[in-house]
Amino acid sequence: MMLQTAGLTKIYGSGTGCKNISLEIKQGQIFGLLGPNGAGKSTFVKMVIGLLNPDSGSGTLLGKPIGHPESRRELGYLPELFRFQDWLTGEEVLRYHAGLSGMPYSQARSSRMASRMQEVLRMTGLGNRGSDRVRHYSKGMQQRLGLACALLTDPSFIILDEPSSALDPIGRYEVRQLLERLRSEGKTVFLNTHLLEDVEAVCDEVAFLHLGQLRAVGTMSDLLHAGAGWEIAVGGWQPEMEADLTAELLPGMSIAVIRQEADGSALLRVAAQNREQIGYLNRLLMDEGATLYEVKPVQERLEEWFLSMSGQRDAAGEGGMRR
Ligand SMILES: Nc1ncnc2c1ncn2[C@@H]1O[C@H](COP(=O)(O)OP(=O)(O)OP(=O)(O)O)[C@@H](O)[C@H]1O
Repeated sequence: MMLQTAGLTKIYGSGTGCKNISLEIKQGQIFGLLGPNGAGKSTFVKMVIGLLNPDSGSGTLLGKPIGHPESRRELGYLPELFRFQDWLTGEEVLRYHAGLSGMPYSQARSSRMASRMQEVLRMTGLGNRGSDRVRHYSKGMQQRLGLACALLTDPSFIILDEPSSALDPIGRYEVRQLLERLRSEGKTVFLNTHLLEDVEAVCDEVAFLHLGQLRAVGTMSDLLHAGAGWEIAVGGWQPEMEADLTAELLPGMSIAVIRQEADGSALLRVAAQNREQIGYLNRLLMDEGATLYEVKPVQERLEEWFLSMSGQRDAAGEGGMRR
């Protein structure tokens, strides 16, 4: 296990923060941490990297207690709010970060480090800009430089707090490709982001924080399918069958007719807890004299899931944001 936390808690004076977070992140995963503004995501990340002492709970990173110098050596971190010394060049910022990582001065100045610097500049799309001063970088280029700093020491665990917030769509696409490349090299990436399309595209597992608490954790398909339904196409459908079937449904099941054609075919939307309940419904349909044509699971979109987990789905549906 790359990262393991047990009951990690930090409560600020205001009573907010994050409470009792227990997570496990496997090696070689891209793990996404989701949640609305103020949910406690950055607080959790700061505890994991040792910037904030937990009030209670514990965690291990690469088998060492979080915050331990040994575990920090294997950690790359891009903070949400990045600012660099704008009088330095990109290469000088990288060299400075090499020094900050604790490596000896001679190693930070070595030709090996110089070629690693060029490699991370290339990986982040800054290949020909390393000798320019940061003050001449756009915001997106500064974020790319932050990513280069996070990757410089070739860490095995990379925490990226909103890595694409300043990037245009091409930049976001490039970052997604970079994350996939890191995963293919066996690195573990912890992604803290509001960009749901990024999460949907690359994350193997996600966790959802709300009001400082862990509300859900799992693979994308598990989370998106829980609470979703099935679309069932049938033939020989009669309008009275809806009431007959509803009377026979098991707890947790519901049925609604989406479309009905003159030739007796119909499309039903069915909520069910598991596949066995769909099998049960098939028997009911046969008893009624209808024929099952097709059963298709309907997966919830991540955005819908995010809104429902945040208690915002109704407000969004009405075209407004809840305060
Ligand atoms: N240093 C602090 N002192 C007091 N309260 C804080 C401090 N840092 C964060 N908080 C509060 O803790 C809660 C969680 O904040 P945090 O920054 O961890 O959320 P987040 O999920 O990262 O939010 P965002 O998505 O907006 O970055 C918020 O209510 C915030 O106001």
